[in-house]
Amino acid sequence: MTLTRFAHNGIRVPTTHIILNNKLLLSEDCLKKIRELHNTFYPVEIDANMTTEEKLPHMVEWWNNSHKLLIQQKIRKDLLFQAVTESNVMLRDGYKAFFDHLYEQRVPLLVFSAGIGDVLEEVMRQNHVFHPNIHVVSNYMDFDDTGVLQAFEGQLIHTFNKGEVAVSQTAGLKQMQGRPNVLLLGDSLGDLTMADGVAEPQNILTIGFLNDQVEERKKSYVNSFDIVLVEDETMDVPNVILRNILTLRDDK
Ligand SMILES: Nc1ccn([C@@H]2O[C@H](COP(=O)(O)O)[C@@H](O)[C@H]2O)c(=O)n1
Repeated sequence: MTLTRFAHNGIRVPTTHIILNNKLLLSEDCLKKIRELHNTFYPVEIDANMTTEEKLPHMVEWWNNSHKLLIQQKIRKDLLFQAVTESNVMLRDGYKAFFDHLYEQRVPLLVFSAGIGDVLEEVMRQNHVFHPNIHVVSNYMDFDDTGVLQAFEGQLIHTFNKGEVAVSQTAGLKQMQGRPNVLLLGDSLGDLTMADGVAEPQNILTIGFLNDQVEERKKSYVNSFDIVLVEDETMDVPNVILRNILTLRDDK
């Protein structure tokens, strides 16, 4: 997710799916299969030479196959806390100021992720920033009465269908009403559609974090986002922009 670092000291920081790659939750065989799926499909996700249309079926296959594997493992809800604790997940430097400032200023924060919502919430909770102004749209796990994973809820969200999910799931949100100004942060071109649920937007400022395949993708990011941050593991730029906007608002 865009809110987490991409890498730390040259080592990839896990995505919410990869956080579950823990012997506590998955068998050796499943860990291997999930890793293989990642090695096959992540290069497709970031391929600069493929169109979104060409990538779509591969993304659906990646997400569906990994969710199927996770369900087969009968993951227990009560172990998610430990899986997050034991992972190397890290929010971007400056995350606390970002989350706290939005909360204090009563600005809604919509976290729109193609990752796993339950894990994402746990990451924010353990970092003490899961404030009441946050609404998460993501892939949520469905646990049975004994707390065992039995399915994933609702429509599958992957990198390149966020626009249609935005229209169906975020447009009616109370928090979005009368909020025509959007600061959109993303790390994929697919993230540019995350504000499609905003009715009559007046201003949308988009910030793209370009983490990987930098030279190959720079041109398309520069052509698509208003601001492009290359291998920037911080929230410094969004924090400066927010500080300016919110100070101006307070001065009115
Ligand atoms: N089985 C999977 C499926 C997806 N991923 C990665 O998770 C990322 C989620 O991105 P958001 O910015 O929407 O939170 C996605 O970009 C995939 O690279 C994964 O690791 N395993």
